[in-house]
Amino acid sequence: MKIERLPLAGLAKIIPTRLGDHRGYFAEVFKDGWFRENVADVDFVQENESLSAAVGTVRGLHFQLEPFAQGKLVRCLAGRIFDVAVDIRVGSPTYGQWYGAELSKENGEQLWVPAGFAHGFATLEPDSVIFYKVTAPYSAENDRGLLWNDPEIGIEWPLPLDNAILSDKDTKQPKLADLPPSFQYR
Ligand SMILES: Cc1cn([C@H]2C[C@H](O)[C@@H](COP(=O)(O)OP(=O)(O)O[C@H]3O[C@H](C)C(=O)[C@H](O)[C@H]3O)O2)c(=O)[nH]c1=O
Repeated sequence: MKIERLPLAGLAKIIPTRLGDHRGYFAEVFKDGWFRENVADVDFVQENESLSAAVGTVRGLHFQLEPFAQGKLVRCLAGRIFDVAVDIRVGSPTYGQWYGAELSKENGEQLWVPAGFAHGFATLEPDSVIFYKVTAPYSAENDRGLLWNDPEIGIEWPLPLDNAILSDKDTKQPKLADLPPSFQYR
């Protein structure tokens, strides 16, 4: 596995090594000791999977409040997504800035999104499945969001999303300007 540090402090891309042979390939996609030493010294306590059937499905931007704030290690098992993290750590020099990466079954790349970021994605292919490990359990009471198309954040989604497919709650998320302070930058 290789790690690529990204412009927003704490964010990282992990590129597993695929060992190919005549049958296909083998790849180690997570190794606790390597992750703690090279990425973040965290415990993962839950694993999630979601299928989004249509191109142009947007899930996010989501985060959970402390003490249920979640770090997320995201990868795409089928299809292709544009995965986005937005820095919402008050005091961060990159507060309100976003980073996006294309994750796909084909590239096998993973995005590490530490607590303190809002996370979401848009699907670029039908039947896209994401799998992600999180560092805190789901807490509906502490589940919060940020508007996916807030012009102040200005995410450059790589496809037209005039008819984005969204959950009802994601159509009503607050804009960055209306977001109460959720995380302190450390
Ligand atoms: C996140 C979560 C949800 N749920 C239940 C709650 C709802 O009944 C149903 C769908 O939840 P939601 O619409 O929040 O699912 P997504 O829109 O995929 O949200 C997720 O997608 C974005 C990209 C994220 O980063 C978050 O991890 C997560 O919020 O699953 C659970 O039971 N456990 C969970 O951990």
